[in-house]
Amino acid sequence: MLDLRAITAGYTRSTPVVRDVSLSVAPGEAVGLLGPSGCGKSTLARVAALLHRPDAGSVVVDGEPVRRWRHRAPREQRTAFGVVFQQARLSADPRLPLADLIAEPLRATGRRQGSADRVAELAATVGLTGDLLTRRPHEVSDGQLQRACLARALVLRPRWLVCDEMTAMLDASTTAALVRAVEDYRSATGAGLLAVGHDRTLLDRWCDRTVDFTSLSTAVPRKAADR
Ligand SMILES: Nc1ncnc2c1ncn2[C@@H]1O[C@H](COP(=O)(O)OP(=O)(O)OP(=O)(O)O)[C@@H](O)[C@H]1O
Repeated sequence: MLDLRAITAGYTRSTPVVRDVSLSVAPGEAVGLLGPSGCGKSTLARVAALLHRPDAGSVVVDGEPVRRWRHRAPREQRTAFGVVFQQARLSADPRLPLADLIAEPLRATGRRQGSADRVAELAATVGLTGDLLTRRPHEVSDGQLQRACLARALVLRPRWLVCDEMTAMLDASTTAALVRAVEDYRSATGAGLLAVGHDRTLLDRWCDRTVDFTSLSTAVPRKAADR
């Protein structure tokens, strides 16, 4: 279970962007998270993926409370997550050919053995041909780079996937291919998914349930509290 309990988080203590929000994702479940722009979906997704420390509340992953965040989180917890962001170019090292970009988490965790086979297998899963694997990010399209970023997110076989607007910049056929790759991975492994997006039709089709960010908070609305 991925359990977010009464999370308050943001960028300054005095004005949190996420206030008292709770959300659970069961193993194997796909949950879509919708909400207006700027409401705090990405911030909550980053908390869920252990990339942003909340100011209050707790995150419990497979029964283990999270006590440390980002690079300080224990490797076992950190590597339980695969994360894909909207803007592939911001999350890809421009110096790395796509094959190395996909293999990055294997290198970072000292699991180089068999990495070429794993990269080839994942490239096929996400629909990247061999000629693209030797190119650097500036030599491929946004859709091709996002395919590589999804392959990178899957390379350590995470139990949880967090896809934050993964397909927002992409055309319909690339969107369909990436969603299919995520679903193939989930049906093979039983991984759970938190998918953040704007497109209710896509999320309803993709996920077991879709929740509205604004319905998740038990905090008193700020205007009423300030009165
Ligand atoms: N690094 C940051 N520093 C300061 N404020 C930030 C930072 N990142 C986001 N914010 C602010 O936090 C609020 C919530 O942002 P967040 O990205 O979580 O919203 P969102 O619901 O994902 O929006 P969108 O749908 O537009 O991506 C916004 O007001 C945003 O300006």
